[in-house]
Amino acid sequence: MSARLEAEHLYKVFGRKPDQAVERLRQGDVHEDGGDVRDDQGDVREELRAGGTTAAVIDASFTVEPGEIFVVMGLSGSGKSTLLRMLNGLSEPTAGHVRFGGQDLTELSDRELREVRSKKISMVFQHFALFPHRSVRDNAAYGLEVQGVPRAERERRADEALALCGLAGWEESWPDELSGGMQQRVGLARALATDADLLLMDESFSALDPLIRRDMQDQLLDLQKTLKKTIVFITHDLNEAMRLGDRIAVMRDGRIVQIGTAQDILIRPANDYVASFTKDVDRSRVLTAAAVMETELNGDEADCDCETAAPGTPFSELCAISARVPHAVAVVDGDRLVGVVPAQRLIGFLGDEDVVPGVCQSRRDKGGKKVISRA
Ligand SMILES: Nc1ncnc2c1ncn2[C@@H]1O[C@H](COP(=O)(O)OP(=O)(O)OP(=O)(O)O)[C@@H](O)[C@H]1O
Repeated sequence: MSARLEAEHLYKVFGRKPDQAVERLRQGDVHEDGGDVRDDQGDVREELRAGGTTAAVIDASFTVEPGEIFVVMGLSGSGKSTLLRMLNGLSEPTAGHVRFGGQDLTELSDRELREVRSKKISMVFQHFALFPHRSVRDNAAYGLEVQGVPRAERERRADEALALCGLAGWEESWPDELSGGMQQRVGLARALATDADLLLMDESFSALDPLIRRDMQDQLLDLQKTLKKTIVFITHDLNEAMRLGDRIAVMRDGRIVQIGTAQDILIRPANDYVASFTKDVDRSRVLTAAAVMETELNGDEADCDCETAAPGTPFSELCAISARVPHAVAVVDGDRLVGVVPAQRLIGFLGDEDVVPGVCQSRRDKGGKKVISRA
């Protein structure tokens, strides 16, 4: 079982007098005039920058549960890599704490930290530097070699990890015999071979062609079903974030501006900035019935025998069902009615405009049977 990762009020300031800078940023939180906190802090950050000090990460707090893929998304310079480096102890926070499995990484000695990093945390980078004169197997076994694991065991574990990553049969090959996508799989296998609980992935798939990238995303999702690691995945690509993330943290100028599921971010963006990010997302690929349904029910909506949807029914399928039934689609979890989706509501979710809050009303047909009226 993997462990929980917690980041608590993390700050990282580069430049002069970092502690004073943190204090100033914290004071930005106090707003006597009821103004927007973010405006205040934006000002403080700009002021600091003018003085040559960079507030790279400002007050980041979140928890990643075992088995969860937590994606950190933001534009270049928003602070993603700095945050990740604090999570694996490579960079000491100016303020705040990182806990993994209850252990406070910020309080460990260098030696203890190295031990945790080599055994419990694995990194997968964008450009995985494979050793050209080592076989694929020896490359995958590298992390275990560093840990001092005997050769026979590390080869066995490397081969297992390579098989998980779809590279069975390639163990004896040299890196230059592999395509870019396959080389990236070796990087993933190296991370998995160490059996680390926490996987930190920094733009791991960004250098790959779109099709191979998608393939790797699928593979990661597939692996995660059985491995259930605690994963933090950094990307600047919203579509990738939405595909992979159980939850997504959106960063802007060092600050996490929203944490939520893909659907939360799409339907309830925290501010205009997040909304502008999501404008080009193909909503029909992300949304499911649970996200778009109305949950205020009369209790008599599912009286007919018409086709129903489940909470996880994808949006496109929901549209198809909606076209086939003469009323709002009932969303049923097991045998419990949990919501309804009037057709008009589907249309609302497809566009940028606010969702039309349709009300589903039941009525009786000529035979006296209760039915749901078309929205
Ligand atoms: N060692 C450093 N010294 C000074 N400033 C730094 C250092 N590392 C990062 N920064 C600054 O901190 C801010 C956040 O950088 P960071 O690399 O974390 O962003 P990012 O979101 O990962 O960007 P990218 O996607 O381009 O890697 C940037 O303004 C960057 O210039």
